[in-house]
Amino acid sequence: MNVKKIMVIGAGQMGAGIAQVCAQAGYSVVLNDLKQEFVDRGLAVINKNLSRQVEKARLTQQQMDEFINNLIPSTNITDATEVDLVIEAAVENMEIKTKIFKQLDEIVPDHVILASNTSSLPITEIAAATNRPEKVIGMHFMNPVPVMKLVEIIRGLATADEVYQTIEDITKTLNKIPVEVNDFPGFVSNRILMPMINEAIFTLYEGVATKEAIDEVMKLGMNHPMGPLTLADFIGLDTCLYIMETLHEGFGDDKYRPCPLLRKYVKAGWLGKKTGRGFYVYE
Ligand SMILES: CC(=O)CC(=O)SCCNC(=O)CCNC(=O)[C@H](O)C(C)(C)COP(=O)(O)OP(=O)(O)OC[C@H]1O[C@@H](n2cnc3c(N)ncnc32)[C@H](O)[C@@H]1OP(=O)(O)O
Ligand SMILES: NC(=O)C1=CN([C@@H]2O[C@H](COP(=O)(O)OP(=O)(O)OC[C@H]3O[C@@H](n4cnc5c(N)ncnc54)[C@H](OP(=O)(O)O)[C@@H]3O)[C@@H](O)[C@H]2O)C=CC1
Repeated sequence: MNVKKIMVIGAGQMGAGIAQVCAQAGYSVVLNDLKQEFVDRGLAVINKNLSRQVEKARLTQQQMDEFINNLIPSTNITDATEVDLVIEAAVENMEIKTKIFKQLDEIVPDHVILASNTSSLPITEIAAATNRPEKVIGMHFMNPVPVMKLVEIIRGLATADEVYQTIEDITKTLNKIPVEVNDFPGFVSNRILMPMINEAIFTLYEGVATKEAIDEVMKLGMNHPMGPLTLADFIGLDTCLYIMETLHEGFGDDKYRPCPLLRKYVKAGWLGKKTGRGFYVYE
């Protein structure tokens, strides 16, 4: 299938990154969020990232202008009627995602593929909210999107082979590497990563070491680029909690219970870097 125009729903840290890499690959990209201020914030992040590339002489100003011109701001979901592919990157919440997919399914033409950047929610369940489950797929980018090579592609129970192939091909045009996985809670990435982060939070909660010490052990001892608590702040503690809840519920196994300290921070609105405070404080 020939995909030319893409809509990205959610202009947060993931949506903005996805829109950026799609625009850089030459796609026309509609960046949608609930309010203009959120779309503007996403566009400002893209502008900043591309300007840095121009300063480093990796891009010309003309190339940057071309990429920016590929971006179309939107606060109306009906703009999806004009695209070939929608990549949803709204908040990690099943109710919100199924509502968005149901609405999209009602308004977009039959050929349109509906992808979700969900980090853990079952693609099969999201697909069941539509009348086109064969055209629903997981397209899981990693944060920060412009830097990380992986896109984990998740087949729902009904995802058609040609839809998988289209998404794999598009991923390659974005200069990313696709890896195919099946639809189980947390897929592969977060089934392995998030329990490690949750365990780091338990280690802090139980007073085994300070947050700095926990991060240093994993950075210096295991060569991780970021310690797990810094990484949790970077991902967003709300997203980390939603993922742990999906694993806990999906497997019905207490080994995935979210640490009470994680819940407490999320309840306090300490969501990490994006709100200025999580395990650490950010300027
Ligand atoms: C939760 C999920 O569902 C799945 C997930 O995404 S889990 C999270 C996966 N991501 C990770 O694990 C990230 C781990 N951290 C890292 O890899 C690195 O710390 C990092 C790439 C984020 C930063 O790297 P660093 O070497 O420490 O910092 P820095 O030198 O400032 O940045 C390296 C490059 O990344 C770029 N970069 C860093 N943060 C960026 C951002 N948020 N957006 C765009 N570019 C960014 C920098 O501009 C720099 O680019 P150049 O080399 O071209 O100059
Ligand atoms: N953070 C990460 O490291 C990763 C996250 N993901 C996944 O990507 C998705 C987005 O995460 P992330 O970007 O971090 O989250 P953010 O909180 O940064 O952004 C989410 C954005 O979506 C908006 N939004 C919420 N509901 C709707 C809606 N109905 N229609 C349009 N926009 C909406 C939010 O607006 P408002 O602020 O008003 O809520 C916000 O701007 C989640 O599913 C997450 O699990 C995947 C890989 C990595």
